Amino acid sequence: MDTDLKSTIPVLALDSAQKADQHLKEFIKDLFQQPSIQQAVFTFPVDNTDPLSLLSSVYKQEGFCYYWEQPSKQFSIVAGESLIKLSSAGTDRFSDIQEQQQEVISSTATFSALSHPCAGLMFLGGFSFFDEMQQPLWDSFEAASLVVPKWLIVQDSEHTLLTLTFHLDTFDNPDELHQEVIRRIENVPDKKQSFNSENNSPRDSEYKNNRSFPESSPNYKEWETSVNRSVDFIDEQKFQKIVLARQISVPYESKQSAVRFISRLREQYPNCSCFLVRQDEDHTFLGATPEKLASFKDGKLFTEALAGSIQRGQTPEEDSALAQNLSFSSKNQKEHQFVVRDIEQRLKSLAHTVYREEQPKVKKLSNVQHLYTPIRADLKPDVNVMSVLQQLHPTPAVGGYPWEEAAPHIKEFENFDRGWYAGPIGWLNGSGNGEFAVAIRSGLLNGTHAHFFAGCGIVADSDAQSEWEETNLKLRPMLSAFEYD
Ligand SMILES: C=C(O[C@H]1C=CC=C(C(=O)O)[C@@H]1O)C(=O)O
Repeated sequence: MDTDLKSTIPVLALDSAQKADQHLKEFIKDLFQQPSIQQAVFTFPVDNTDPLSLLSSVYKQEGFCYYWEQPSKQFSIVAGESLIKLSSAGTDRFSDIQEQQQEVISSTATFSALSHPCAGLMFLGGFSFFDEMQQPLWDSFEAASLVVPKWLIVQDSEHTLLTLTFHLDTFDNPDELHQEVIRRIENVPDKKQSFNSENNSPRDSEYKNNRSFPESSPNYKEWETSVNRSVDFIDEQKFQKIVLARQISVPYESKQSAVRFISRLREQYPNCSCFLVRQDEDHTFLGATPEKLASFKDGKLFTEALAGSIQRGQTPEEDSALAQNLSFSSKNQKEHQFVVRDIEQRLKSLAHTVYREEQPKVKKLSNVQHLYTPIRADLKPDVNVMSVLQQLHPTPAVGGYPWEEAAPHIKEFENFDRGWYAGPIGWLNGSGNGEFAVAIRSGLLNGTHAHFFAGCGIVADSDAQSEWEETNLKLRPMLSAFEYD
């Protein structure tokens, strides 16, 4: 294998279109003389777009599409058409994906017209909550899957980049590939206008308190039994915390409503990571999550503990009184500290140093406020992204503490498959930078129904009725974004 070609990412200071094209032609010509190179990636600056307008036109087509947006950070990725799919299942799924990823990286050459952390190869996707998927509901989602798309547009506050990826063996000669690259650049859809759905106007945001909730799995009786039994297990010191979740299902018809749904969540949750992954026409997973699992930047890891919740107040005074209650609630502090301690513990083998603040802050979302502790670590040099995800997932914010003791009871108490709910979801570039969120506040559209998920942490002094209400609080925004259709 020619290591020179792999390791040299030509970052060009392009001063004219003609010179740029010359560089491109030479790069492509070289590619065809390197038998070990199987894929080529090309990144070019393009005009800015509204990611949701782009998503809405991609969503009309068939097959894989991906959307990730952090509105307050002005960061987004929209991608379509799967070129390479890495997938795995079972206890080794993270290391398996890591190996497959390395193979792709070492057989790919990259041309980038500017130096940017998101130029070049990108892997997009996620992981299920448990190592294996159980039920047909999640057909076409795998326990681990990362896709290299045929095209993607990534955008931050300064740049909009188009990245195209090709298998070389689909072209007979360099000229054919060159023409295809140029054709694709010229055909980038012009989507500057903000996504504007007529049905997107602000509504009286909450799923009305007086409306009855759709049927839940488990139902209230079953929930009460599970929470009470969990508290008994905690008293018996079987485990100290367990996160139990619910699934509610509502009928769903319109193909395009997924984009309007995301658009409403984006409006309501600008500080969250909004995401959508469509595997095929009948399977779309989407949501807006406040919880980061891990972001990676040049050997630094940024993660957080997010656990402990209370509703928002109707007035600023009531809101800060509730925030105070949350901060001084020993039940919520306990629930939160399991997460902080466990993350710190798990990072020990992976990082030189771990930093965090002493006291949790309060993170306010439009429907709920949470206790929140940001955590930063300097990773050891040989530690890769997948081993960090494997170590961190699932944190006790969505799993339990200790995890091994709590895990079988989640399966016992929840009569549905979590699928990708509460699993890691995100993106990664070829040099190991990227971000994965915890896919909570999420739902699955499977052609006939929308299934929404929400959970909450059960500790020694939890009460079934208030935990039920907390999950209602988390489900309401999704229902209200959805009922508009
Ligand atoms: C498991 C969920 O939330 C977690 C994240 C924040 C606060 C939580 C809580 O207070 O219970 C949960 O740990 C969910 O929203 O489905």
